[in-house]
Amino acid sequence: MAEYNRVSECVGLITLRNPPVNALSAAVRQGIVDTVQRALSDPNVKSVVICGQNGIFCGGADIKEFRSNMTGPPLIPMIHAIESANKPVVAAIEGSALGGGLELALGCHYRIAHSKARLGLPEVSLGLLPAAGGSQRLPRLIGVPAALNLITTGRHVTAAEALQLGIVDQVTDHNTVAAAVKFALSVAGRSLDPRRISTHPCPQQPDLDALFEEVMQKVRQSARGAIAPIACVQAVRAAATLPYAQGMERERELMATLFTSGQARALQYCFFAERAVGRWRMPSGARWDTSKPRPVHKAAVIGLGTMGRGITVALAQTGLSVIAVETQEKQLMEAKQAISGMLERGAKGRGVAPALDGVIYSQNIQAVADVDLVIEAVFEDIALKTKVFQQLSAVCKPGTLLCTNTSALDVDQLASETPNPELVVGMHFFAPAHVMKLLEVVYGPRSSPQAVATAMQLGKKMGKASVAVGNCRGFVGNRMLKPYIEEAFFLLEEGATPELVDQALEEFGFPMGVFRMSDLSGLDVGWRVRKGDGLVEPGTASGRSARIRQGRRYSPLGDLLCEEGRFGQKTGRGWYQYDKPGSRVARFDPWLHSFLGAYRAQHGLVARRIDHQEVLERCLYALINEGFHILDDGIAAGPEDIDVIYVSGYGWPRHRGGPMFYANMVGLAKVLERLEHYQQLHPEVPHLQPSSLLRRLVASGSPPIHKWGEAIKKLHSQL
Ligand SMILES: CCC/C=C/C(=O)SCCNC(=O)CCNC(=O)[C@H](O)C(C)(C)COP(=O)([O-])OP(=O)([O-])OC[C@H]1O[C@@H](n2cnc3c(N)ncnc32)[C@H](O)[C@@H]1OP(=O)([O-])[O-]
Repeated sequence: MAEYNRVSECVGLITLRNPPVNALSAAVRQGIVDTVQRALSDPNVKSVVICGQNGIFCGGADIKEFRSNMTGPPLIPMIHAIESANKPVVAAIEGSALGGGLELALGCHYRIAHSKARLGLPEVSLGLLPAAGGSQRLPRLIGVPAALNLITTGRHVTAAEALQLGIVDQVTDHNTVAAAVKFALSVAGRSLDPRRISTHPCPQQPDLDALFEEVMQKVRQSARGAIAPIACVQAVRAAATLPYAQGMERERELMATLFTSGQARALQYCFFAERAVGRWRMPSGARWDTSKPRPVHKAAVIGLGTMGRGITVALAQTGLSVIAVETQEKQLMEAKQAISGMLERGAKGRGVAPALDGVIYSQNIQAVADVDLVIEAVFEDIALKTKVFQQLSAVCKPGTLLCTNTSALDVDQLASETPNPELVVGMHFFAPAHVMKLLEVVYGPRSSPQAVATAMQLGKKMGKASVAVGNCRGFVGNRMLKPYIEEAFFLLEEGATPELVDQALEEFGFPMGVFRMSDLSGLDVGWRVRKGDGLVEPGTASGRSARIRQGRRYSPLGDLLCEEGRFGQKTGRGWYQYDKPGSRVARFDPWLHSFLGAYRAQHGLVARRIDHQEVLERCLYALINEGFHILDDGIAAGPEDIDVIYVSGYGWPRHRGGPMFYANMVGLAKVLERLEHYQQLHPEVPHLQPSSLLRRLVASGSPPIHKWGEAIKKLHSQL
């Protein structure tokens, strides 16, 4: 797991070998301990180089080991042995040096990086802190402010930034190992005392208390309840104020708390879930590893409203050539200007040239004749989309993949209107499409595995968390959102306020509660959908019957606000009031509160006291319950798919792992018991009726989440 060679006569070369990322597993750590010992005791060796095989230095500790009984030599003494060696040790960094990988490099006396390498301490994103001395060495090397930034955000820096910060000593465009060996030869015999970072004091920093107070405040705000960023600040504070040995003790204590926390489990689950969703499978048995994507060189976007513009930018930024079609000349010109602006701003942020020439604008749908893939992003209207699909089928070359960007329409119905339904899939982007991470790739019963594979690969190229899901009303994300929003409306009827509901959800970790979110996205969006579903009636009806529609409890509160022209931020009034239309600061609105009072009186409802716990249980368990229905229906292949959708597209706090992981943490029996409790109180609310899958999982002993897939298969085979 670590190979040893002597090169250039007197350099000991240690190569970490643990594909794919040379993670520091027990075997690798043992290999490092043995090979370092060998190099140091070999009188012919004057200096040592440590590198990783296959162009990657080291992806850090082996995250898979965290959940088992850890064996093998621990990292801290291993790194100390390197730092205190009496021969220079040089890290040759190619690819990535992350987490424990960078901590290992910080224990070396010198660091040489390839220009394309990335370095960072991303432990915070796994609910941990750099606890192999990283929180103590980095501030000593680059100063407290820069170390705080890197450690609390976990961001990766380029080799150029690492050089500027002083993390690496040299950057090369050529063979990194060769450069490191040459460097190692040049420093052989030099005094190593100044190169042992742990012996340095932290660089002086004026007004240290004020700095830490300011950073802690910022971190608390952005952490939304996550504990690791706060522990990271505390660890760096120890580096800045305590001698090294005491700082290490503090690092150890803080890590001990984090390591066994539920948040660390949730964040590490997210890490693996994000990778697991790439290994998609369909109920037909088609899978990621047996379905070959088609090459896509040229793509088209039809309809350049908000979504179409964002999608065009996301495609162009991958280097594809894109035909952007909008039939109205004025809209086309406006879209061109907006897209160019977005491309320029994006390129500036990434320090590259904008891909302006990659987009060709046209008013004519014939322009897409030779593209490999089209994404239709016209208005959300099935008749209009059907017409566009029929035109596309007539215009495009054979085999062109036809994708629809829709948040709710029936992908299968659209596919059935085309001569080649196997070429049709849904691509549900989230606004703004060039920024938001999530993409639901929606397959119908006739979508070919190749079409799904192509859309998934394109999503990955665009940097999206792409999740393949089955076709149903609202797909996964919006289908689960419906009961969540409905419960929030019911809570208002029963005595809650928008402020109370939002506060409970924001304290849980959502960036915005349901009502602030509704004001941001526009109340009219849901109103239009409910009208389409025949649920909206004039607001004069009163009594219980006005609140039962299509045989189930219904709250017309959102409709009544829309009838008043209160569409949210864009009209300056919604569930809250705003200084002016378009402004973002939500304020308490006395009108809304007297409206709620009058509404309750009109419908004979008596307000009662509702606490945060009830808000969380009713909103979140209703959403989770729908998630179980989705798993039972085979719309999502596993809980990871649902969780990635919620964490990357719906603001579910990452440190809580996603709704299905959260249910697993709370305990399935408890979720079931609370749903049954609320169902008894509200028998006219079908979404509180526990899903039969949840019941069956509880009856089978509530298996842990990584065993749900197996359990569901077994339960289905028994039906
Ligand atoms: C205790 C003292 C304190 C130290 C703490 C730490 O170091 S905490 C660690 C701090 N380090 C980090 O947080 C770095 C985490 N890693 C990364 O950020 C990226 O993997 C990458 C940038 C290294 C490579 O990106 P890329 O797009 O080229 O590749 P990819 O991302 O698709 O991964 C390929 C495969 O490798 C797997 N795997 C990856 N890393 C680890 C690991 N450390 N362990 C185990 N497995 C790991 C990954 O699951 C996947 O497996 P699959 O699905 O094929 O079975």
